[in-house]
Amino acid sequence: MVGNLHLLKRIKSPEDLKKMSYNDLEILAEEIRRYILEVVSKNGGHLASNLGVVELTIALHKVFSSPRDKIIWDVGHQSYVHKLLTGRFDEFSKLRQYKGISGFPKRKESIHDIFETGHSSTSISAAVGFAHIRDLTEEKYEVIAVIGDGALTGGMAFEALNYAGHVKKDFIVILNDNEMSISPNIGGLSSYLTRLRADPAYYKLKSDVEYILNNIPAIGKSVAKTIERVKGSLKYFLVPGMLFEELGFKYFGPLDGHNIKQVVSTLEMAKKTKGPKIIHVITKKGKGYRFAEENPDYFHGIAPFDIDTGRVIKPKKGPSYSEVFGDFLCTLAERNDKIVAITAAMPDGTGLRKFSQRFPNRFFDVGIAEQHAVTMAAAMAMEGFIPVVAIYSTFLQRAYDQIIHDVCLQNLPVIFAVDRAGIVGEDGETHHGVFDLSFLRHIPNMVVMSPKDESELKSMLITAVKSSSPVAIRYPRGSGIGVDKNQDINPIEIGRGEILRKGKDINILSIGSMVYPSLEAAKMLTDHRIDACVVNCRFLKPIDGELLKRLAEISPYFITVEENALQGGFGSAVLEFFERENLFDLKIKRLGIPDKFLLQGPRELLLKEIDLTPEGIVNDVLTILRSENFGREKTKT
Ligand SMILES: Cc1ncc(C[n+]2csc(CCOP(=O)(O)OP(=O)(O)O)c2C)c(N)n1
Ligand SMILES: CC(=O)[C@@H](O)[C@H](O)COP(=O)(O)O
Ligand SMILES: [Mg+2]
Repeated sequence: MVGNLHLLKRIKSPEDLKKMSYNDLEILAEEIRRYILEVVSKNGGHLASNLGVVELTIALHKVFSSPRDKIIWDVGHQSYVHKLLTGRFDEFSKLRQYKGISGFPKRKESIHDIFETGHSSTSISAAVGFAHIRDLTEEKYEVIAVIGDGALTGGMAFEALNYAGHVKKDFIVILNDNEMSISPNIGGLSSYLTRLRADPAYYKLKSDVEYILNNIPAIGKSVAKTIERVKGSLKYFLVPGMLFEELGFKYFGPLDGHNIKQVVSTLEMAKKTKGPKIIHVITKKGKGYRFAEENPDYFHGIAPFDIDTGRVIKPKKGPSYSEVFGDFLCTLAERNDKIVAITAAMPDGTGLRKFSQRFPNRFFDVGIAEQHAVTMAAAMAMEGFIPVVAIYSTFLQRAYDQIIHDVCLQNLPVIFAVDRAGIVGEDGETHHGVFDLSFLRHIPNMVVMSPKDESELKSMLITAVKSSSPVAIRYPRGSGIGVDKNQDINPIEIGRGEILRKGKDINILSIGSMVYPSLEAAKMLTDHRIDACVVNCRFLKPIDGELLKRLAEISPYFITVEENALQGGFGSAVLEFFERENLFDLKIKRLGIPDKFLLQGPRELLLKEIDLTPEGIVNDVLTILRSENFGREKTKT
């Protein structure tokens, strides 16, 4: 049981916490930790990141007046404490659940959620935008971007820092440094932050040296000049946060992010300081829950778990698509030393952890830098290597131009392992990967495919490795029917679909995760005496035109089924194909994701909501055939 939450329950808005003593704030922090642990252990969620920002969030709401002052949470996965302090205690038990509150900031949910996030590294740009308009309209409020050390590795964050230092707007960047992205953070900036976390002697050294230099008696012009030069170069080594200072920010820190008093007083000081400020706060990811402190990457985003043991309650049935992908890539890499793998800060999520251990020289974690990952892969391909870039569908959106401009335009054989394609579940609308078929298929030279199951994923990977052009393979979160151990894994002819079930009444064309539900629908249709043909198209591009034409000769009725936005996706490709072929007498219905952002919830439930289920397919088949007066008596139920 969660125990007494008497202080937390009293907080209806941040104003309530402003009146509390520091002693009570410490107790409040403890209650918040306990409650977050309790809810996330049941619902799953981003536990470690939230446990790390409890005191920081309390301090922010003590010093600033939300929503007048605008607090922007980068990525937003660490906004649970903020939610609890801004009047959402009652709804919090439904965190990440269907129709419950989101795991990310949502404007519809609260006036305190100023800017929606989910993808990384946007907060500083948003903050500068607010600051510009505030000044233009002569309003008075503070703007605060809270960004993690991981999110700071993203290109957008650098672009925004560069710009913000230039325009010198009054606003604050809180750099929440826990030395972790999802996995340990990487890169030069991360090493720089590590140096900044230096021991207190560092400060002493700085002030001592400054004192000595300032007190050397002036003995002639040239000596004075030399001293100035020495001071100038020493400051690079001695002034904390010099990099940020040079960019135009006033740097505060590093400070202990779990010391509410210290954070509050620094925030107060920053508030009084003009221009852009950066406050470097050191926190511990997973703070207060032993298992999360010891294993913050595992508890970054966790499924429901047992609090006492830290173990996930429903362990996965079998390996996920990501694991099958990662394992099989290792097998292929054993045989082919040209294969290299790239991740943008997600070695575990993408299944590349084993690859990184077996082939450390051929594995590259670039940080949260999808654009950089793709262009880097282009150059590697140019040098005769076979780069495999594994990125979640939703984050690949970041690298759209790089895919076109650096990879496809030069027709380079980069393999895109597009993970988490389709509905991802509880992370909700920022994370569903439902646009990739649409944004990849119109790019010249690109081959786009999607496997119906894990065995086919392996076949597609072999196919991709042999390809001389860019290839994208998209596959869903979690697992499918599993790998068929008896099945030989062979390459697939590019652009060839397969008929899985012959039928003369209607053609159900499906791709990827929708192939098995289509087969199921065809089985159900036999009860209506409808004989449906089911095709696993496998390739969105090039689409199997020959097969489509043959099918059109058997039946003019088509249903396309895809777990992707209807606009511009697989169904659209089929329509366009028939239009190109001047085959206008066909009846084609497309099933997929409608033109709206889907909310959070279990994938099965969300699919049901939009009728992307075997039953939904059956209903559509019946509607089409009935409206066509097709075999009237046959379709009677
Ligand atoms: C563009 C983009 N790429 C990848 C991710 C996946 N992701 C979510 S949180 C995270 C790590 C963030 O680290 P940090 O900002 O330091 O936050 P922490 O969890 O350590 O508090 C990553 C890689 C994302 N949300 N957005
Ligand atoms: C916040 C974020 O973007 C990631 O942590 C994401 O939630 C991971 O998703 P998976 O759980 O599907 O790996
Ligand atoms: Mg971090």
